[in-house]
Amino acid sequence: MTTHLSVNLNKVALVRNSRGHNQPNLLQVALDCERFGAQGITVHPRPDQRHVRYDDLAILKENIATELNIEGNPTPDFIEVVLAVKPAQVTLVPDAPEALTSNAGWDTIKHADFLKEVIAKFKAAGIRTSIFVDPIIDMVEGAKATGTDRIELYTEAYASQFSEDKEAAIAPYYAAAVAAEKCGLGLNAGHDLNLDNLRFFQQRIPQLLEVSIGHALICDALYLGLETTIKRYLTESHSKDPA
Ligand SMILES: CC(=O)[C@@H](O)[C@H](O)COP(=O)(O)O
Ligand SMILES: NCC(=O)COP(=O)(O)O
Repeated sequence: MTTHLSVNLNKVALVRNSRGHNQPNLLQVALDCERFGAQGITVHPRPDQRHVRYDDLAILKENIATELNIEGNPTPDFIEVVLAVKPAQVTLVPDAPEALTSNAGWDTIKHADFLKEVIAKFKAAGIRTSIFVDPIIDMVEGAKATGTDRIELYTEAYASQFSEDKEAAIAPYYAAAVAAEKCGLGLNAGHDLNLDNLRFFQQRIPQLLEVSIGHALICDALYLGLETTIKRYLTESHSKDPA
């Protein structure tokens, strides 16, 4: 099983919005990412629509060839637009509206009833569901009870500890991945993954179905170009050579 690379285009939309025109063209970048080998496109429309907007979603879904993964906090507006667009996957993230970026996974025990209700709606519409969780066994097992198809492990803690002690950094994620497999949950991961830490992560987490990567990838593309960058991330997400 190879880990799929889903490219998050939030930061492309951020640049587009900064001048009020359609440059860079978000759909064109998505199509080019696929042409360069990306195996999915991820977008995370936030309530303030600071980057990806709700009206970006349908045109992406209608025109890309790979999977569209829409991430976000399941507000009524978010639920409505995702049910209308019907992406391949929806990833539920418990972000506060004013959050600078995603900064925590769900408390799947405290919010079990809410998550069960929302997940049931998306699954009834034929949308694969994933929920954003920290690498905590209780939260992974709580995710199972919500009926979600997959979880996405929030990898900020791994990324911030990686350079100091990569064995310590990966340990909770390995344990969470084992727990997810025992629960029959599919496994995704994302947040702050980059060209330095991706290979080690995917080699130590063999169950990994998908990584969604945006911020570091777009920053790298400023220096390397988008095609070279995506091919580098594909190599890192598939390589069996020692990290
Ligand atoms: C959930 C997560 O970590 C990312 O999907 C998120 O999209 C990052 O959001 P920003 O690009 O707004 O920082
Ligand atoms: N779900 C993680 C994602 O889509 C991108 O996160 P990042 O690479 O921008 O930190």
